[in-house]
Amino acid sequence: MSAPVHDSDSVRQSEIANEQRYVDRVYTRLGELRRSAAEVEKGGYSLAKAGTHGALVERDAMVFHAARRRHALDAEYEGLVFGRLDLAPEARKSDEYTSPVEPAVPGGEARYIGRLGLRDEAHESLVVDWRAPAAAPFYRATPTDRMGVVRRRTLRSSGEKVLDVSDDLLDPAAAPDTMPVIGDGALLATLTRATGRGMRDIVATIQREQDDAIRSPALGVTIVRGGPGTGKTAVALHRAAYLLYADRNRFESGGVLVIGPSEVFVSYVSRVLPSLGEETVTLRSLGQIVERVTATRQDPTEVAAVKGSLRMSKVLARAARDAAPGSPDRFRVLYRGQLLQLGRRALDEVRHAVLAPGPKRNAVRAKAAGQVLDILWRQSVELLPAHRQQTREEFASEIASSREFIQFMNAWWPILTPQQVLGWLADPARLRRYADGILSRVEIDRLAAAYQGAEELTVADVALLDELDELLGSPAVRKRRRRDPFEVAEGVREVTTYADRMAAARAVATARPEDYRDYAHIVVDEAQDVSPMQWRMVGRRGQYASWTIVGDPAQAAWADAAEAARARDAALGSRRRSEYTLTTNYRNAAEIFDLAAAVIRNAEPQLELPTAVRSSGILPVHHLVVAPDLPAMAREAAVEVVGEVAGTVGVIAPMAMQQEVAGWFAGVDSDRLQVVGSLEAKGMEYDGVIVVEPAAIGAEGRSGVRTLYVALSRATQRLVTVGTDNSWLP
Ligand SMILES: Nc1ncnc2c1ncn2[C@@H]1O[C@H](COP(=O)(O)OP(=O)(O)OP(=O)(O)O)[C@@H](O)[C@H]1O
Repeated sequence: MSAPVHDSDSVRQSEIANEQRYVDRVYTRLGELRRSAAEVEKGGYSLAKAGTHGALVERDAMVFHAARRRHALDAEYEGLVFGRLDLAPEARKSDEYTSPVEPAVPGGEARYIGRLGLRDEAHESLVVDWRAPAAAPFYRATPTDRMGVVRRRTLRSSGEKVLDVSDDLLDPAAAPDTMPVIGDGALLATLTRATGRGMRDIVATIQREQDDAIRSPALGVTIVRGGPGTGKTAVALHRAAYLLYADRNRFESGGVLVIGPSEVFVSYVSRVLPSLGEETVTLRSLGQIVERVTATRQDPTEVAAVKGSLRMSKVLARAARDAAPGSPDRFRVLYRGQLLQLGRRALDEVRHAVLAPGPKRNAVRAKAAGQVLDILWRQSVELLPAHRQQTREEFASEIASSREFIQFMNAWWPILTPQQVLGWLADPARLRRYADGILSRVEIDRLAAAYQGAEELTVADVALLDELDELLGSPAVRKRRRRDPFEVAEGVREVTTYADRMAAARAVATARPEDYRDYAHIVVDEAQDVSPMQWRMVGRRGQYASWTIVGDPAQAAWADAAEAARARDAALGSRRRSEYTLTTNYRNAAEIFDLAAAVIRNAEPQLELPTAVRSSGILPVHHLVVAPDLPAMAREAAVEVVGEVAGTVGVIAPMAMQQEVAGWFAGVDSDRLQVVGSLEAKGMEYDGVIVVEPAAIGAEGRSGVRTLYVALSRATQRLVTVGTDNSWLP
């Protein structure tokens, strides 16, 4: 027995109208709740008139919570309600989630799912937050494990207007004859929509294997693997939102840090969490993890491989113990007519002795000074008759305050910044000393050359700065007073405008001390590309954290997988691991993924690759040209693709040609076009992609073929390659 499917246009329109009525009711309620939050804030003000300290504290708490609630209600909820479950009578929960709408299944329940939970005046559930357990069947129910769901409906809206509905009938036997079933699933419809500048949330169409990973318990380490386009990034971001919902106290106060590979990527995904109503998550690229440093430039792969290697921690440890450039090679002082002095050997011995146990160099400056003074004092005792000698303390206080000694200490043991010490690596003689026996000759030359020509920091340098910060210790800084969010002027505690209230509510939720390191949860996306040195940097921010690690080893630009795994394991410690694998590629048309898959299979036949769900009937196009024709052909191809697709178009160039290729497109007028280097293409998605010189990308370092695999798997609809060499074609 199966329920009839009433998929005629009039039935569809009448179902859309029904849902619109419900959605209108939800927005009306949202308006009421906003107004009442505003009244609570006003109520907070009147408490101030009571004037007592207790009343003021209570007022602040009240204003804060009301402002925050209002902020949540005010987020721009595109498609606030996106799902409806029609449940069989036996699945009906106690009264907790009774919704006020007539069930489509007699005796059952209609349950609406949305971006936030709302109740009506009678406290009945109008909308269930997508993260609540009661919403789980929306994502998890299948025809074989229905979880009481008879029909699952997805609503597509624009603002407050319902545009369409799309149903999955999971239990035809339980569906009454009168139950309309519209369309054939929302997923495919969603996947064919144009790609915009920013990534979309997938909250309305999360698939079951993704939901498993999103709702995985917050303990230990959740590892999510999957090939290109399987939704790993989407899962990582929705998981951050889920954790905040599941344990807001813990994760909002401790903080959730989401790390992505590049700035381009971070800006691409930055809208997803706000669209889910979460604004307190800290989103950073690997070049922005260290406070007050932002690096976006990538090193050539061979240089990045050296900078990222664990061996650099030994090289830097040696650097951090070395004498500063221009450091004096002796200290002499005339004391009571006697010359007291330390030569270079003695000074080096003191430096080694003080630094050998491994303290932070900047923190033991006083200790080093003390040891120098000890030696000088002993000399004074030997050289002077007893009646002219002083005690150690008297001697030290006299010499230590002398101008010569202060000048000597400033030159011999200056407070060093990580940037200064990193700069020492540009001196080949120093670098050879630090790297002797650790790096190869070729690596040393490569590194020295990279630092000699360097004008700005690269992404890989940031992890080295963090390592040096650990070795040097930061000089003591005066702690900035944490600003009271309700203080609008010195000593005046008031919340004046709406904007102030919002800013204050957000500030309270997100304020962290500078160089905050105690995150409650860290999400690492594109984890396969985190170098060993970067794992050390990231690990320092999450000593007490639980983790979500998302990646695809087959896309790794990192050549030494074993070294990266060691560093990762050291960062994660013995925390319990739970692993999830995603198997469906939602991004690429099958014709595009087939090519990418053939390329990687040639190199690594044992890999398990995902299956692409959608076919477009359009095969990738390859242009083989002679070098002088490359720019014109690439431009022509890009202009054509811009005309063919509605969304964004990416031009992916070999890292070494990135600037040059960007120049070719200087005159092309389209805000839908973006030129990126092969490594920047990580995690990105475009409707159309032009890969320039694929053979050169495939030859980028030892992992070039994996980088090419990434480049070939960025397009949803059109893939064109333009190159002077087609030997890469499978
Ligand atoms: N359940 C879903 N419903 C709708 N769209 C989805 C779903 N899962 C993934 N997508 C879409 O598929 C595309 C790929 O997702 P995402 O970028 O998260 O994949 P990824 O695994 O991180 O890819 P890569 O490893 O190639 O960077 C995105 O456009 C995403 O919105």
